[in-house]
Amino acid sequence: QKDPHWVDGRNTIVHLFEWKFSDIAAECERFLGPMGYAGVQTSPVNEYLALPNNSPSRPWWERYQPVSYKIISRSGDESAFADMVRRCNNVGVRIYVDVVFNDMCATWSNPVGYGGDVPDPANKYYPAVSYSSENFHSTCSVNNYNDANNVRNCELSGLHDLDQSQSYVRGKIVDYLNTLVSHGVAGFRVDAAKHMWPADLEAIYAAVNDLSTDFFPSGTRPFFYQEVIDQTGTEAVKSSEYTGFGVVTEFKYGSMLSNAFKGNNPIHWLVNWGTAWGLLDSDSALAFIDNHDNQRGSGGGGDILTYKTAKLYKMAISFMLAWPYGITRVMSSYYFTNNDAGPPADGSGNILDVTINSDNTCGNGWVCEHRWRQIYSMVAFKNTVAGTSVTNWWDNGNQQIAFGRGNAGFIAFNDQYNTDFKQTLQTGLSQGTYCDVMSGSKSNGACTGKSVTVNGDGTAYIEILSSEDDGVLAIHSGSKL
Ligand SMILES: O=C(/C=C/c1ccc(O)c(O)c1)N[C@@H](Cc1ccc(O)cc1)C(=O)NCCCOc1c(-c2ccc(O)c(O)c2)oc2cc(O)cc(O)c2c1=O
Ligand SMILES: [Ca+2]
Repeated sequence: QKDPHWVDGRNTIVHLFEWKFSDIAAECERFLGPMGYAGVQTSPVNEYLALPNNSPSRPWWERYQPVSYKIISRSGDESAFADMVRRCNNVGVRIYVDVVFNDMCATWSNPVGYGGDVPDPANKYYPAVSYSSENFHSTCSVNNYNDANNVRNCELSGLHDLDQSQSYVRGKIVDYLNTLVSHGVAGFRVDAAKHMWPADLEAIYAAVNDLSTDFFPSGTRPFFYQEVIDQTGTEAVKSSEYTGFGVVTEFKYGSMLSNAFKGNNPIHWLVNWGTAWGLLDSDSALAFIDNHDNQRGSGGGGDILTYKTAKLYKMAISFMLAWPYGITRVMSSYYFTNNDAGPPADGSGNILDVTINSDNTCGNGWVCEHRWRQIYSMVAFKNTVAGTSVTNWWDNGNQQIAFGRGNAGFIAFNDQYNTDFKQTLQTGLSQGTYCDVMSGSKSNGACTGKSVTVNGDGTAYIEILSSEDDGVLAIHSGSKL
């Protein structure tokens, strides 16, 4: 079902890609809870094929080569996982696990699972589940995205493809999901959902237990959001096949917004951003700018904005969090140049701790986009304006726009090259002085960055010089002096 079960007043999921469970738990308590984040998406928690001899060693996608459903990975073991889920729930932050059950690992030489289990992928035998060859589709390759049968019943990148129509296979998957539910998770990100039949997925989801009453009311159904990479809408498999029983990742969202803020499509066209652009209906959409896959240029994502183009990326993220559409998710990355490189690790392959610097940024190679002031400030903005609609839209017919959210918030964007934004606009806000939460914040009764004076009639002078660090100005009732 489609309700993420966020605790009141919270929004936005952060994907703490490749983080260890101990670091996630600490981050929930010291940052995500206090700053109003709603949930964390983890990397896959199940045992996978360790690939130390790959070049580069331990690539990120080794965690998408399942060996068993044992909760053991470089992020930690089952007890560390359980501790994290409890500690995050206790501060109002939900946990969503990235689950990989379209397939099991491909055939590699000397296959050894991270937890020590030894599969025999060449013969489609995975004793630690167990699965054997009759539980898999034939060894055809996914190579024709215009053929729905090929996409579902063949092997993606050589990964041996499970037959989820079998009750035995469904049973193993449901047992795994129920184990995660028993620890208190709120739901799941279903990897490669496009490569599984909707009817099989619907049956699997329905068989999963209600969420744990340790953290949820009795009878609460797990939240499912499904990875369906449908960039162009021209493939045989359609996102709409999956929206009847879960939410779907809307890949058009990030590519179209990236395209707009990069200036290829003037942002004044965003006045009707949403289903008018061919996007899924808001309640069925997982909205994001970049994810672990397309920030590396794969998954057909084209050139998506990422942390590597910080100013435009923050503008796109700000627009996503200001606009009332979808279930929003932000990416939290580690620095990389090699698209296959795994997370920061020591000489023995252990993932490095997330260290926190005195200025609240992260060290040890972690980008921590979710800790960037402009991003966490927009999470607070989104919390503050919840339930309001877009008001007072203004644009200059090109690449400067502004709009309000009810009488709770107002935001302006200057994406126009070498042109200052200097306008007196209707904000919809009550009279007073507001701190711009992009250039600074409200602290000790003063603004550390720009401030905006809203007049009695709701108008205000809005200025964003093209020379400024950020092309956005945002104020809301929470940043009013
Ligand atoms: O680059 C990768 C991994 C990518 C990847 C991993 C997880 C994801 O959720 C994802 O979207 C992509 N994998 C590398 C390396 C690799 C991995 C496995 C393997 O058997 C051989 C090589 C790679 O070059 N893969 C081929 C191109 C990427 O094709 C993959 C897709 C994929 C890409 C675009 C699509 O439109 C699509 O429908 C699916 O999904 C995966 C899901 C997985 O669970 C595991 C995978 O290996 C993959 C996956 O290889
Ligand atoms: Ca499949």
